Amino acid sequence: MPGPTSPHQTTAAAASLPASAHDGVTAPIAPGDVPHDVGGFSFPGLAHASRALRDAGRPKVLVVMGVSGSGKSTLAGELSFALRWPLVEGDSLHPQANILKMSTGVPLTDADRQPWLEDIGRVVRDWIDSDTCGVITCSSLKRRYRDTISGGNTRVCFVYVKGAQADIAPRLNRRTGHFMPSTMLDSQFAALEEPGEDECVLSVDVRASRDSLTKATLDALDGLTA
Ligand SMILES: Nc1ncnc2c1ncn2[C@@H]1O[C@H](COP(=O)(O)OP(=O)(O)OP(=O)(O)O)[C@@H](O)[C@H]1O
Ligand SMILES: O=C(O)[C@H](O)[C@@H](O)[C@H](O)[C@H](O)CO
Repeated sequence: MPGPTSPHQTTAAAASLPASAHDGVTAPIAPGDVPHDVGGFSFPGLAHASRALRDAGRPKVLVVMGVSGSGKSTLAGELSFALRWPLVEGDSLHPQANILKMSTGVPLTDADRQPWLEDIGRVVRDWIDSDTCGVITCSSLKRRYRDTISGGNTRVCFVYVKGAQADIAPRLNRRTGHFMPSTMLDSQFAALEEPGEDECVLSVDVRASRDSLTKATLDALDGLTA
């Protein structure tokens, strides 16, 4: 069972940020310079805390979620580094059969994802049970997936890297050396169920530069009640 001592886990100090994280293809958006509604997504700023998150207060575990190529791994690495919280790359917990399937351009089914989601949920639960903070990446596309991962615990916050397909597709097209083909983006958006205000979620704007996104996320978490 993967847990905080899993070989998949890196310590915050050892977390290496992908060099490719700097290869932004969309113009960075600075805080305060955000169009109010682009591609159907409205933001009062770069980050929005849901009602449930504001009620719950500061989380112990961050699950960085979103479709493939939205920048989960990049943001999770930054958060882990800044917070000194351990990092688990959720993709490393996929059964080999899932990786093979995605590599050949076949979307995963609910049944394919189930054991993987349960493993991710175990990592989260181990952290909570041992009073440890942590950051993990997982696309978490559907509400029931998120329920499996959090077990309903309100100290688990989903950091949703939210954006339009038009903003994410160019990044995926440019990315190299990753098993997930860019042709899978349609199926990722088809599966996506956006988190609601009743879920513990911090939505962040995919269009922001890496540094702005990290800062906006940390500021928003800081702004929650302790
Ligand atoms: N804020 C950003 N601005 C511009 N480009 C970014 C940003 N964040 C990440 N990228 C780039 O976008 C691509 C996808 O990022 P990343 O691999 O972190 O996404 P992901 O959601 O973890 O993907 P997957 O789920 O497929 O593993 C990478 O090439 C990365 O360097
Ligand atoms: O739920 C899914 O369809 C998968 O989890 C994908 O999202 C991948 O894990 C990842 O994002 C690809 O790199």
